[in-house]
Order: sequence, then structure tokens, then C-alpha cells
Amino acid sequence: MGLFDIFKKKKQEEPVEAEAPQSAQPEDATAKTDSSANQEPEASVAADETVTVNQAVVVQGTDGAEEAVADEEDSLTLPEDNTDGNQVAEKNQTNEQSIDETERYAESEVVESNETVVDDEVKHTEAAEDKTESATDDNEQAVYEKGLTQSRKGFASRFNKFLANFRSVDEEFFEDLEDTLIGADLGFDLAIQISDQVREEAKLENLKSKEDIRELIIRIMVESYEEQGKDEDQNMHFAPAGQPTVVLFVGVNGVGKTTTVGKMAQRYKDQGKKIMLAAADTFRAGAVKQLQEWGERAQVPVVTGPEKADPSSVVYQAVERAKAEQVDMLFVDTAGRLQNNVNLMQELAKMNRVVKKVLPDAPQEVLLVLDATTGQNALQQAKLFKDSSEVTGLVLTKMDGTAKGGIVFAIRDQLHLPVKWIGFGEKASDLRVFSAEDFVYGLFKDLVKS
Ligand SMILES: Nc1nc2c(ncn2[C@@H]2O[C@H](COP(=O)(O)OP(=O)(O)OP(=O)(O)O)[C@@H](O)[C@H]2O)c(=O)[nH]1
Repeated sequence: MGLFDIFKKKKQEEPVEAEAPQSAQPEDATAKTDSSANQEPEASVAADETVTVNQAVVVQGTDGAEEAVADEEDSLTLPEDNTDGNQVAEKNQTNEQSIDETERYAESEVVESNETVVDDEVKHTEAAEDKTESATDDNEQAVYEKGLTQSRKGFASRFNKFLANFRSVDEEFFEDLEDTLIGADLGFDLAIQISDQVREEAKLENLKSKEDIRELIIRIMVESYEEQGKDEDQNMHFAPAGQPTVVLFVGVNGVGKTTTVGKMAQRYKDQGKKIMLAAADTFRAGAVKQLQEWGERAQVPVVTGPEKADPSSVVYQAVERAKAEQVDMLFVDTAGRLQNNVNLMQELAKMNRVVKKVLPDAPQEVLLVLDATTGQNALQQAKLFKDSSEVTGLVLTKMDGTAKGGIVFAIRDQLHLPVKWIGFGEKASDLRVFSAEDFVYGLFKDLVKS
């Protein structure tokens, strides 16, 4: 069954009061494929242990870390400061603000009417999560529907505005359609491609009514999304039993790397995995502290180095330790990388090589963390990271705080990098395995009739 057929089936099964996402109980919610769910639980680690790597930078003879890192020393120039990163972050923010301005018209209604609902939902969610921080118990589809509220309303409001002007399927219609799709953050290329397909099929099927056209657009979007993703490997990859799985988290400042590491640590710890974290963001003291807090919360050890230490040295120590202590998964939090800073990209490559010196098949995953609220900007970052590092998948954070859900379509269309995880909030349980099915449904369910 194709994605659109699943979509239609879900829609037919949906209770009449579809606007109350928390009350929806889809039949197939238990059938979700969670790549991590079938792993064997193992013994948990000692609580609240923080390891400081005091010798992370200094070469002291016998330690392989020094040799490994020294081998790489020539190729690395440490960044002097984070100024550029801050500029990028500020630029993102400015960009976000200006886009917000233009979108306000389309979304103001939605945001206002949602505020009370969101407040209530937040209270409700917090109360529930006081009882359990488990990421596995909640109904996945309801989580997606809630997390995608802003994007769904944004889409619906754009489409309804566009269809309100609908008179006939003429050239003006296609121009409006392209503008609507670009406005929904699908990107120019995909907007044109979808519009062309709609043109072809509307003619072929002789579709004329507003409802038929609306459904055709959504069907084409869903089907082209599915088609483009058929070769993507969305699963997390793991080392063979007995070896640590190493996951590097990369991305520019403030996208949510540290938070994602913390959430993932909690998630896998809850599954019985032995977890270790490495604080390779040695440039920002706050980042180490932030990771330590997540480590304490999840009760997993955190390997740290002195401030301004060579990040690769910390990584090396952490990998050695993870191997020696038979850790199942080592999560490495890296500094905010700048897409236009060659030195920083080199440093990332160096980290990769240092990991391989200890564990030749690692890292099993290099996850690029992207902030969904930055829309097309996130896409640009992803392109640059993809070109200069071995990114294996994406984590899309802050989806709860944006109407730019369409970025998921643009990412697949232009990058062919699988979104593996999605963040719907700041709590550990807000990180979810990405499900195209739930995503598409959460985004479009208001636009298609059952
Ligand atoms: N609403 C929301 N906030 C998030 C999400 N993920 C992360 N955040 C918040 O985003 C902010 C930045 O997150 P960090 O984890 O510090 O980002 P970082 O990429 O590690 O930043 P640097 O250490 O500066 O490189 C924090 O306030 C997080 O709580 C999410 O999915 N939703």
C-alpha cells in the first residue's frame, strides 16, 4: 500500500472530532517501525559518573591518543572563537524574523487560535511526563499531530487561501500553485516539479472541481515524496555485538545537538543500553556543562576534556574508554560547525579519522542536526555538510516551533539524506524516530476529505 493510500485509510478511520489530536487512537499506531525497538536490553551503567580527560591535549608518551591526535596535528587549525557561528545564528534568527513577518498574514489566525490550546497541551504533557519520561509509551501519531500543529495549520491556511481564488485550471492557477508551494518551504525546484505533474494529471483526468484539485495536489506531493525516498536508508546502524556503536552529532551552533545527544542517551538507556557521552565541544564551556546535566539526568558517564582542548583528543579518549568498558553506544557532541569555515570542517574529518584508529568500522552514524525553524537555511547548511563530511542521516529539531514542515520535502528532493529523527520539544521524550507516514498525515490531514 502506498503512502497516499495509507493516508486515506487513516483519514477514513479518524474519529469525527479530528481536531483533538490527543484523543485520536489510530489502529496502526502500534505497527510503527522503530529501528531501535528490537534491540536486546543489556546491563545498565553506574550512575552519575563523569570522567574528565585531563591529559587530552598534552602529549605524554604511552597514550595512543597523543599519537593518533599528533598524526593529525598538521591538518588542524583550531578555530579562534565562535564569532562566525554567532553570526550564522544571528543571521538565521534575522532570516527567521523576516520570514515570520511575511508569514504572519497567513498564520496569524492560526497562531492566535492555537495559543490556548497549546498552553493546555503543554500543561497536560508536562503533567504526564512527570510520571514517566519514557519515549516509547505515547501514541506516535498523536505526538506527530501535536508537534506538527503549526505546520499543518500553515499549510492548510495557504492552501485554503490559494483554493479560495480558484476559478479554473489555467496558467494563473499554476502560478499561484507554485507560489503556494514555495511559500510552504518546498523549495523552487520541487514546487515547479509538482506543479507540472498536477498540470499533466489534471488534464489527463479532466479534473475541474476544487475538491478534486486539492486532493490531486496532496496526492502528488505525497507520492513524489515517497518515490524520492525509496532508496533512503532510514535505519540507525549499529556496530556488531561486543563493539561500541559510535554516533557523531554535527551541525551549526544552536540547532539542538547537545539536547539531541541528551535525549538519545535517555532513550537508549531506557532500552537497557550501556551509554557513554563525549563532550567534544571544548570551545564553549557551557556546552560541556549542558551535556553533563543531560548525563546526570540519564545517569550515563560523560567524557570531557579541559576547556579549549583538542576535540579529537577527547573523542579518542572517549572511544578508547567506550571500547574498554564495553559500552554499547557512544554519543559524541561536537562544537557548532561553520559551513564556510574550512578549518572546522577539517576538524570534523579529523575526529572521524581518530575514531577509526580505535574502531575501524566506526562511526556508525554521523548525524547532522538541523533546526527546522530555519527552513531553507537548514537546507543550505545540509548541502555544505554533506559535501564535506560523511553525514549518514539527519535530525530535524524544533519541529514543534515552526510552520516550515515543508522543509522535509525539500530535504528529500535535494539532498537524498534520510531524516532519521525528529524533535518536537525540549524534553527527552520529544525526540522521535522519523516516520514518513505519521509526518505526512500530521501535515496534510486537514486538507483531504475521507
Ligand atoms: N522547541 C524545541 N526546542 C529545542 C528542540 N531541540 C533543541 N531545542 C532547544 O534549542 C536550544 C539549543 O539547543 P542546544 O542543544 O544547546 O544546541 P547546540 O546545537 O548543542 O548548540 P551549540 O552548543 O551552541 O552548538 C536549546 O534551548 C534547546 O532546548 C526541539 O526539538 N524543540
